[in-house]
Amino acid sequence: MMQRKYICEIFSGMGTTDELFEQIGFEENPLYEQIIADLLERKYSVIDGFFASEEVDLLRDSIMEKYQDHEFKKAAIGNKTNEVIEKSIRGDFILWLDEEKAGEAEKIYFDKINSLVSYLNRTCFMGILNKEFHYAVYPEGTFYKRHLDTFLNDGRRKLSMVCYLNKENWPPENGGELAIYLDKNGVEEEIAIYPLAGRIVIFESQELEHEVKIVKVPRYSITGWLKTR
Ligand SMILES: O=C(O)CCC(=O)C(=O)O
Ligand SMILES: [Fe+2]
Repeated sequence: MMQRKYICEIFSGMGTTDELFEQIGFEENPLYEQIIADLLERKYSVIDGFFASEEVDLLRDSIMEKYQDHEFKKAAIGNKTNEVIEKSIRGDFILWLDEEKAGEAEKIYFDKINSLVSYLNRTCFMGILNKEFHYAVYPEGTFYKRHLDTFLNDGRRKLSMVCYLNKENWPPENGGELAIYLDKNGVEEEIAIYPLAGRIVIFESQELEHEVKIVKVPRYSITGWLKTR
């Protein structure tokens, strides 16, 4: 990520990103630019309303239906191919998504994510060739202890991305906030991000430790990783 400015400068003969985009006939997307600027500045980005409420409703119907049909399994630690179940670390239930078999709701999800990924690849030369996503349900009383997403396994994960599918109203008493731990000149700072409907959080998988605090009301989301291979 840090190379963006330099690469743009090299390709455009010390010009700005704007000039480069103009030369290659590329349309700048302000929302995606905001995400990139946030990631460069502080390693995470929070975008409210990334998914519209009708889109969240469709995705929530889909996750609830699949959860009720017992398609979910207890989440493990590790990645898709290297799993260990450890209840004292995380208590959520997950269902991996298969883009090839996406239903109406999941198609909406993948369309938006693919558009963002292609923008990142074209403008930041990020080389994201692979993605993995799962639905997650945190029943009441569950949590995910502080961790790094590369934990035990996967150095190819570059960006972690979480999209929340809860109902509109999520008061702080519901708990379940995502805590992100930042290093501010050697002093730790904790940021609390509540899982509001349609909100997405993107952060650098290898850099930021984070945690899901204990939830008091079932919590619904899609978590995914953008990977280099
Ligand atoms: O649901 C969240 O807010 C974060 C989930 C998470 O950290 C993970 O699944 O690795
Ligand atoms: Fe995580």
